[in-house]
Amino acid sequence: MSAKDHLVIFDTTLRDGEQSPGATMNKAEKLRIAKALEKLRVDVIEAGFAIASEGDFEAVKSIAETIKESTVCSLARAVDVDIDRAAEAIRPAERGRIHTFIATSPIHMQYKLMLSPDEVIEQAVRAVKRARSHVDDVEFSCEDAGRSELDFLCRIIEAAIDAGARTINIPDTVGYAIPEQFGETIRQIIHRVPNADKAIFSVHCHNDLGLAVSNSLAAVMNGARQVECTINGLGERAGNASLEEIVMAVRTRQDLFDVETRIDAQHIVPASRLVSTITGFPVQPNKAIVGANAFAHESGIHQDGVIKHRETYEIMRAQDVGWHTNSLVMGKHSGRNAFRTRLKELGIEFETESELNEAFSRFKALADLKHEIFDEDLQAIASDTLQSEEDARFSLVCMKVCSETGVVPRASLTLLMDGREHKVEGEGSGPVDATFRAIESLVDSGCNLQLYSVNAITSGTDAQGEVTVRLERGGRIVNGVGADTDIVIASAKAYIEALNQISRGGVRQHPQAADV
Ligand SMILES: CC(=O)SCCNC(=O)CCNC(=O)[C@H](O)C(C)(C)COP(=O)(O)OP(=O)(O)OC[C@H]1O[C@@H](n2cnc3c(N)ncnc32)[C@H](O)[C@@H]1OP(=O)(O)O
Ligand SMILES: CC(C)C(=O)C(=O)O
Ligand SMILES: [Mg+2]
Repeated sequence: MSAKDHLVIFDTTLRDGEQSPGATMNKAEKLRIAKALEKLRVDVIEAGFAIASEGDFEAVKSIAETIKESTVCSLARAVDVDIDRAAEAIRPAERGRIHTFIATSPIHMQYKLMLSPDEVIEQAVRAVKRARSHVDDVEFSCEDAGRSELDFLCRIIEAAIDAGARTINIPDTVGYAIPEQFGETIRQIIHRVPNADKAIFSVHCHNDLGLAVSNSLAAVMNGARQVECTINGLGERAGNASLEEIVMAVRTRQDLFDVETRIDAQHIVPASRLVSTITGFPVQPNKAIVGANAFAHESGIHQDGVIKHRETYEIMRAQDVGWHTNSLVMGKHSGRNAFRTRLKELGIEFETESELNEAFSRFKALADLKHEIFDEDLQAIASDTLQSEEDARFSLVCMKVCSETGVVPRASLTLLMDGREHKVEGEGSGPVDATFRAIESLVDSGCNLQLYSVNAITSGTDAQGEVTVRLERGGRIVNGVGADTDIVIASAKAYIEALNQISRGGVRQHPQAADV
């Protein structure tokens, strides 16, 4: 048996998360997310605010009817009508909770509630008792506790526990707290409230200063045993503490925390995707745990480290949070080790180090032009390199093509033939035709062009184009393939490659080239 305390994970994606402007969900969507949360094994699902609307009431009720493995909770102000409605909504639940709250900060009590502190305590006690008349599991929150006076917090919490609250939640409603100070506040409250041992202390942190997770963790280190959080950190304004970050921080730093959760972390990424799809709130690529780059490495030094020993640059395993795998993204910061490793995975191996080096420099040149190099780009680079063996008679040195509305396209190329450079020019019906004519003005191969096709190897306007050229001469058919971000250059490379293949079987030379 574990000696660690259980940390209750209270997910409020469907209540506070839904309060994000634009994140409203319908009943069916809420039910889908609730099922994902149950799969994730969250302890408590705050399904909504039953009094808010008929739709929210129905959503809470249907979640209460469906979910078996998590407690289903509804929020309620400290007023009878809210509490009774919440009770009705969660009645079908196997385990139901009413979460009632009232603000405790001077600014909220004076300007919003227009109640004296004593009146607030009185209303809180009445609300907790009413909630207890419906269910045993009652949570009480001191809204805006982050800006409340400590003495007053201790007074109202003691009264709420006496009235029957089983969980006391200390929200930093406006994200005002700083970790060390917030942790100390939690420690003081637990220390000073005489009946603190009769309740579980919880925190609910907002991210206005980007500190929601840090504040929650500081609270856990000081005795909090429930954390309220949301998938992807969704929530009012800058959001709530993100569930995935809290869970993985506690799990990854077991050396620092005396708690453990029952979350099945492998369902984190699917849950994150579901919430993002339903709400239409994309997950930023650099978001911890669930962002597309959370387990992706592009820098050569990091990739080299990860290939040699994953833990050099990873503190968690991608698979443990629901990713298929970590990834080495090929780009301009990548190094030889990652390049060679990826090609090997694709079944491509170079026989000589110089072939690898040549392919690697092609890769770097391409990476300067494109944001990301995909496997298909690598395959094209490799076949380009492997094809440019030393016995190739022809190769492209450089080229320029002019294509303008109303003017005949013109191509000027510098070609290497049998080790000597030749400048050639040609005109045609289009830039590709002009290029092929320019090449033929030197080579005069006598070939028939049987097929010309262009494929975008990858997506996006910076994609590499792969051109296939099929030439026929005397019944012999060859294919040449060339790849480049510029499809006219790719066309020239493909044509030249096809000529090289023809040439290996013998090619006629143009008189101009006879002295070569
Ligand atoms: C920090 C938080 O996240 S709190 C939760 C916030 N979420 C929401 O507000 C979403 C759902 N809310 C709603 O649908 C509506 O606001 C309702 C149904 C709750 C109330 O609607 P209305 O009756 O029209 O009141 P309205 O929203 O205009 O004002 C809130 C009233 O509740 C009072 N109130 C606010 N919090 C509490 C509380 N915890 N306990 C008792 N009364 C409260 C306010 O003082 C105000 O009272 P007043 O009308 O006498 O001045
Ligand atoms: C209702 C409470 C818990 C809340 O959402 C907050 O204070 O932020
Ligand atoms: Mg909140």
